Amino acid sequence: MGLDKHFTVLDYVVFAFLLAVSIGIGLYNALSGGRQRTTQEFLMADRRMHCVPVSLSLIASFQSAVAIIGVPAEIYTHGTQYWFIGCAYILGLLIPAHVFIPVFYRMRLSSAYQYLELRFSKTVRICGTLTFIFQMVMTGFELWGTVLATGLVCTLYTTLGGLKAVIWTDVFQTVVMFAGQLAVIVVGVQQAGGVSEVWRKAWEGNRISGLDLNPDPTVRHTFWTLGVGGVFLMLSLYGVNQAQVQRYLSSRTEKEAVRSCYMVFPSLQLALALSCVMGLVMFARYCGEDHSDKLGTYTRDAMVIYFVMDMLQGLPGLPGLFVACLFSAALSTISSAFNSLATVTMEDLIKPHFPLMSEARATLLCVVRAGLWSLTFLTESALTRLFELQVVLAIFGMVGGPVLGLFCLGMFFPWANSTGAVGGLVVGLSVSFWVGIGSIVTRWPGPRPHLPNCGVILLPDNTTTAANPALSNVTLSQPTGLQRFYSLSYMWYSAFNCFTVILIGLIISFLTGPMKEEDVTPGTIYPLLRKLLFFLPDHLKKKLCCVTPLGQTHSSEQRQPPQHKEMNGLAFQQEEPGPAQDETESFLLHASAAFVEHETAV
Ligand SMILES: O=C(O)CCCC[C@@H]1SC[C@@H]2NC(=O)N[C@@H]21
Ligand code: NA
Repeated sequence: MGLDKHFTVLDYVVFAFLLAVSIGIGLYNALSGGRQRTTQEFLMADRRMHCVPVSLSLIASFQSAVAIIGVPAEIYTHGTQYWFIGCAYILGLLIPAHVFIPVFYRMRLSSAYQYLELRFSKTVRICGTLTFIFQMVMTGFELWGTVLATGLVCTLYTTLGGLKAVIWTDVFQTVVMFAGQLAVIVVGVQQAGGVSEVWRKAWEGNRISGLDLNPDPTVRHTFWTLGVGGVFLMLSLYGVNQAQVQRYLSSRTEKEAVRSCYMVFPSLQLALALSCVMGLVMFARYCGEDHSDKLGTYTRDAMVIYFVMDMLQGLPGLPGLFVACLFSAALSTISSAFNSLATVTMEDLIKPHFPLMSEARATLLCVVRAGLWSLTFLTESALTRLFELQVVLAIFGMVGGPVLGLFCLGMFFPWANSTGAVGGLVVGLSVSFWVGIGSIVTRWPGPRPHLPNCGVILLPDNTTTAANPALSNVTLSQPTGLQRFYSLSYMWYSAFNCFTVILIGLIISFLTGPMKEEDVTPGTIYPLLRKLLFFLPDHLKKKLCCVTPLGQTHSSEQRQPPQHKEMNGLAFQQEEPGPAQDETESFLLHASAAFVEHETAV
C-alpha cells in the first residue's frame, strides 16, 4: 500500500530510533541483574516488579496493532457504539483484582494452569495449557508479515531478557503507542477545522451512537453485548490469561499486583478513547467515503493506515512515529505471547516430567522455548495478514471463554471434580467452535443498518435523511432457529462459552460423584457465597455455605500441611522445601503457609 511514498529521511530516523530504544531496554535487562540465570528471574522477573511497569505491560499485552487500527475502522464505519466496551472495564478489572489475583498470588504459582492441577488434576492442567497455546497461536496470526523484521528483534530481547525485559520494553512501547495515536488526533482535528467541526461532521454522519439497549443477542454491538458480554471477554484476558497472570505474579506483593490491576483501568480507558477519537477524526476528514477503489483488495483496516499516512503527509517524522506506534503495539503483544508461551511450556509441559532438572538447564530450555515460539509466530505472521478486530475478539471469545469457565468452575464450585472439568471444557470448546464456524459459514449479514455518509441533510427536527434514499436503513428478515444460534453476536461468545463449561462441568461432576469440600486443596476455592452473604451472622453462613470460613482449621489432620509449627500465632516453614521436593508438595507448603498467615493476619 506504498507506505514508503510518504516517508522522509526523518521518518526512517524516528522509526529506527524508537526500535533501537526497544532493543536497548530489552538487552539491558538481559545483561543486568541476575543475568537471567534462574527460571524465577527469567519467567517471573524475580517477583520483584513495581505496579507501574506491570500495569503498563498489562495494557500492552492486549493492545496490539489490531486494536490500534481496528477500533478506528470500527468507529469510522459503525459509529461510537463500540466505545461502550469501556463499561466492561469496571467489573472486567475489579473481579480479577479481588477474585483471581488473591487466589493465584497466595499460591505463588508461575503458570495459571498450575492452579488447575491443584484444584482438579494434571489432565485438567494439560487441557488448560494446550487450549491457551492454541488461542495464542491462533491470534498470533493477527500480526503482519511486516512485523517479521522487527519480530526478529523482539525474539532477541524476549529470549535473552525474559519477563523483566518484556515488561520494560512493554512500558516503553505503550508510551510510543499513545504518542502515535495522539499525534494523529492532534493533526486530524487541526486539519478538520477544530473539535466542534469534527463533532458536527460525526453527528451529521450518524457516527455518534446513543445508548442502544436492544436486548437482541444477535445484534452485533449494543450496550448489552459490549458492556456485559465485554466483562467476560475482559475476565478471560485480564483474569485467567497466562500473559496477564504472569505479570500479576511478578509483582513484589499481592497488594502491588492488585494495585497494578487497578492502574490498568485509566490507561485502558485512555487507549479506548484515543482509538475511538481517531476514528471520529478520520470520519470528519473523509466523511465515510469508501476508498477501497484506491486500496484494491485491502481490508477497511488498511484504509485506516492509508488515511493516516495521507493525513500526516508533509509532516516529516509523524508518519515514522505512527508506524513505530503500530510496531510497538505489535511487538509488545508478540513478546508477551512468546514469554507466556515459554513459561507454560516450561512450567506445565516440561518441568512436571523432570522435577530434578537443575535451574541452569531449566532456564536454558526456557530460552530455547521462547526462541522456538517466536520463530513459529514469525513464520506464520509472514504468511498471514492483519485480522480484523472482530475476528480476533471472536477467537478470544471462542477459546478464552471456555478457559474462563474452567477456572470459574474450579474457584466457585467446590463440588466440581476433574471429570466434570475435562468434560465441561471439551463440550464448551465444541459448542464454541460450532457457533463460531457456523456464523462464518452461514455468513449471516446480521441486521446491520447501512449508516448514511456525510451527504446527509440534517432536518430541523434533528432527524437526518440519507442523501440518497437507497442508503437508508435496510431491515433484513430476522434469523430463525439454528440461524439465530449462528448469528449470536461475537461479543457474547466469552459469556456463552463460560456458562456452557460451568453448566456441563457441574452436571458431569454431580453425575460422577461431586467432590467433598474437605478433599479440595486449600486456597483453590474462592468463597464466593460467603463473600456475597457477608452480611449474614457466622453460624448462618456456615450452615448456608457448607464451606468452612477461611482461616478456621479443619478437624481432619491431613488439612494441616506437614513441617509447620505455630509460633506466636503465625505459621512458618521449618525449612525451605528442598529442590528435590516435587513441585506440588512445595507448593502446598507455600500455599498453606501464606494462606494460614494471611487469614490469621486478617
Ligand atoms: O489488540 C489485540 O491484542 C486484540 C484486541 C484486544 C482488544 C481487547 S477488547 C478489551 C480489551 N481492551 C483492549 O484495549 N484490548 C482488549
Ligand atoms: Na501490544
